[in-house]
Amino acid sequence: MNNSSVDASRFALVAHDARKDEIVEWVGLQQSRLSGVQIFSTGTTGSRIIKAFPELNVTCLKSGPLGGDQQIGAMICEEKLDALIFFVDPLSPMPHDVDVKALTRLATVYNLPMACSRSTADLIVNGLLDEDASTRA
Ligand SMILES: O=C(CO)COP(=O)(O)O
Repeated sequence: MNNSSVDASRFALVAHDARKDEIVEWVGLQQSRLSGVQIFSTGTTGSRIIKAFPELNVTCLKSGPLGGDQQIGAMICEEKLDALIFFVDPLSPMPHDVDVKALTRLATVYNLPMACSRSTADLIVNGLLDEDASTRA
């Protein structure tokens, strides 16, 4: 994995509906640092980010309930991601809850930096900027 700088990183950005405004706002706050990052998003989250920040490098996958979470999980297994920023809605039942659990489980299995909140997302961005901060293989 290439964790040497945030410019070379590949981030997955995902948010449930209740938190999509929040992830778009967070991307806005981190926009300059994310400008060199290759971003992969589930369909609706990615569309929202592209609409707000067309200059960012965003690849849209399937929508989460239609398999987007599993596509991101496959990227984690193949070590094609450096971080997962996943703003989960902990207050609503999800029809694809098994996919959500599988995704966060794989991030843990592969020791992938994962953030489910703004504060930890900031820490990941800050940590990946610091070459010496990474302890991943
Ligand atoms: O459901 C999601 C993650 O579990 C997000 O999917 P969308 O970005 O397509 O809404």
